[in-house]
Amino acid sequence: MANTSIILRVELNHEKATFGDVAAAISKAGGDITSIDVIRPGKEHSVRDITVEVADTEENKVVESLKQYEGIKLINVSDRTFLVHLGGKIKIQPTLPIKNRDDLSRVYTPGVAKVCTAIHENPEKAYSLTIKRNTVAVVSDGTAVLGLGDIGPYAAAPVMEGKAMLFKQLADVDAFPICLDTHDTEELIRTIKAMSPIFGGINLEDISSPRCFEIERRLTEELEIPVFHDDQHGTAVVVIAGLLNALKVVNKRIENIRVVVNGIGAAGVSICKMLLSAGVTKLVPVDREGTIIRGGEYSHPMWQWLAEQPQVESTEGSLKEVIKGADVFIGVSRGNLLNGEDIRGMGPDPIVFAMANPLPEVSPEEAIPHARVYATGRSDYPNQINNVLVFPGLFRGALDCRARCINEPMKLAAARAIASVVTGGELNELYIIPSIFNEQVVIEVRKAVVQAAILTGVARRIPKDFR
Ligand SMILES: NC(=O)C1=CN([C@@H]2O[C@H](COP(=O)(O)OP(=O)(O)OC[C@H]3O[C@@H](n4cnc5c(N)ncnc54)[C@H](O)[C@@H]3O)[C@@H](O)[C@H]2O)C=CC1
Ligand SMILES: CC(=O)C(=O)O
Ligand SMILES: [Mg+2]
Repeated sequence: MANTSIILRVELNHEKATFGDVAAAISKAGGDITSIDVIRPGKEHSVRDITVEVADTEENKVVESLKQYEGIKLINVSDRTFLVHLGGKIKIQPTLPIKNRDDLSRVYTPGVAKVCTAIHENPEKAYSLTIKRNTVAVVSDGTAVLGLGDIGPYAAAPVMEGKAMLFKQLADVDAFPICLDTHDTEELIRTIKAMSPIFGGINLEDISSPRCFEIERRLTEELEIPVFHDDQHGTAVVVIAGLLNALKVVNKRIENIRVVVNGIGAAGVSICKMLLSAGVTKLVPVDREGTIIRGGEYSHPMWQWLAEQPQVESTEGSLKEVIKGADVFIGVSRGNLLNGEDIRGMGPDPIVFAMANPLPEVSPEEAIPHARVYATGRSDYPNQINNVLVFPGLFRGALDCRARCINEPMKLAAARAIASVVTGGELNELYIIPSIFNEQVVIEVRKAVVQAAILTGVARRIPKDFR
């Protein structure tokens, strides 16, 4: 269960209640006090800020519990999650101050004109003379935000700002959140193309399927900078990384395993493609209506592509039927679809990646007794499989070598790099994937991505440390 942190401003009437009453009320309602600040001391009355960790769902219980005491007045409740969002989470800062007229005439007109002319004569110079070489657009239309669905471009912004923060903190990439107020595929493509001159790469985020496939395909074809749909490929890369390590734990080879992927949307399609690139020979894609089978006919172009792959099984069935005997289950669909019995019915030493947010396809309580390796997309259980392990290092590498695109070998190299950060001695059922705070992740992903870009001929520059 996810926790939240709230700050309660409480006034105590010392004749009627003690701080012990406050602590007991909070604890009875399931909250943990993590800090106390005295705001106004006093003999008869005092005011304190009490920071409380509480499960998301229990927040109101804490408030209600305090209200029952006559001598405790609740002045204010602030949610720390909201507090960190006040005014947004990123800002733009100049690289140098403008202290006098001389500075002004250099950074702005008239001096800037000769820089503009130089770029006009040689557009490549945009990489050395503007922010292009280190700047990525994080673009969403707000149609598939986390597991929240189509909540629109305004509501999508906190997620895009969060991704921008992660880009900067983890890989020193300057990322800018762009939330577009249109659902129209052509208009999205046109708008992203029109704004692309200032960016060195485009990270598409939380755009619903199947539109996301066409938007990414067209932008990749029509732009000379890398375009990457994070929910498809970031997820696929980190899943493959986790799977490579989980297979070492259970001592199985990728060529021999039977993999069920549930939810063939943005993430599921890319995961299936990468599983095939990585060597999986028995693949069972499943969506709402059951399996997508070899030889089947589908109006969804990516499902049709899957139906034409020889590694895809041709047996029809529901998820509960086809999961029987499987070595690996990967869920990118929605929560609570499977129970412990389903996991018990899988093959020996089953690997379960239940990644739907916020609720996994099978809960840890149900899965863990039967799964040898269990992972989710969440930070409150071990083995968090999240695309944040991918996009910072991947774009760092792509920008550094000025890659024209991000291709399959670059993604596979990134997956292997992430897996390699967990060393043989460290690897176990509860530790198949490194933490996002492990600084080696970005370093290794960048290195692997640059190498793969050079090898596949999409790098337009060789970074110094590769010469
Ligand atoms: N942990 C992570 O890093 C990530 C997790 N996710 C999670 O994975 C889920 C899917 O994300 P997207 O692929 O972006 O969404 P999407 O909407 O593109 O795809 C979801 C797919 O699941 C299918 N589906 C829905 N209910 C189903 C059911 N009962 N059985 C089988 N299939 C079902 C839908 O028909 C659709 O094809 C979400 O919960 C999302 O939060 C997505 C990306 C990254
Ligand atoms: C993690 C992420 O990008 C998502 O759930 O959409
Ligand atoms: Mg996303």
